[in-house]
Amino acid sequence: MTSPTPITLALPKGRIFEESVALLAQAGLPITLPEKSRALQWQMGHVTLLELRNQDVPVYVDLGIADAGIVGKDVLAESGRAIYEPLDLNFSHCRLSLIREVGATGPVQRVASKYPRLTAAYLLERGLSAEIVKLSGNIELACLTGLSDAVVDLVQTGSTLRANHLEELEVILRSSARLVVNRTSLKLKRQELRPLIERLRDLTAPAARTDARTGD
Ligand SMILES: Nc1ncnc2c1ncn2[C@@H]1O[C@H](COP(=O)(O)OP(=O)(O)OP(=O)(O)O)[C@@H](O)[C@H]1O
Ligand SMILES: O=P(O)(O)OC[C@H]1O[C@H](OP(=O)(O)OP(=O)(O)O)[C@H](O)[C@@H]1O
Repeated sequence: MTSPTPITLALPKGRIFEESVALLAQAGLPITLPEKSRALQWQMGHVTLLELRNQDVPVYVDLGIADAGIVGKDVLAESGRAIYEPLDLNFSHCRLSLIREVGATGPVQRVASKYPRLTAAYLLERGLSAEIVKLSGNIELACLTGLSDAVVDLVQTGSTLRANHLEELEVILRSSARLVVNRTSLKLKRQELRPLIERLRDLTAPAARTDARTGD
């Protein structure tokens, strides 16, 4: 039997990391959650795992440093990179929305966001001209402090909005974790990557996820 072709996977640190490792292990890769350390990459069997910031995952996969990766659709869309995205992995569901203080009136003149490209596309589509301010975190604070009169940010349960007297005015994009694959790797390492994609497809189909949750 020939040994498996080595593959490199890009995973984002943060809330997507653990579930990604668990899913990839379930799909048959010889990986486990790494022990906490300052290491940035791990070799596990034929798999090398790279731990990156979310927005760097599309860059590593697009440039072929990683053969495949997992990243939120929000970050992938913001990257503007046309990467092959064969699968919706059906976790980390959230939405990117336009948010204002409850009852805010008056024109939107300045919008703060971690997603300036998606915000610009949204404003253009709506025929609105507003200044966009790029921020890096706790975006909702921009509205609360008067830095901007609206923000474009992620909403999941809505608890951050409720706790800060904010409301979601319009959903711009629905997001979930996606598998992304480098097109050249898919050709050169198809024996390794094609079966992996198919196993992940089976594991993450909506029916499979429902069964996993209910235990049925
Ligand atoms: N509250 C949420 N509920 C579910 N999914 C979320 C939520 N917030 C973000 N996500 C999804 O998980 C991805 C990673 O979020 P995470 O909070 O780990 O990133 P971050 O730490 O804000 O990113 P950065 O690397 O820019 O610091 C997001 O891109 C989005 O797709
Ligand atoms: O609707 P909710 O369930 O409250 O989730 C939404 C919040 O989750 C994310 O923030 P995160 O905790 O990742 O912090 P960040 O703002 O630093 O990215 C997002 O930016 C919202 O603030």
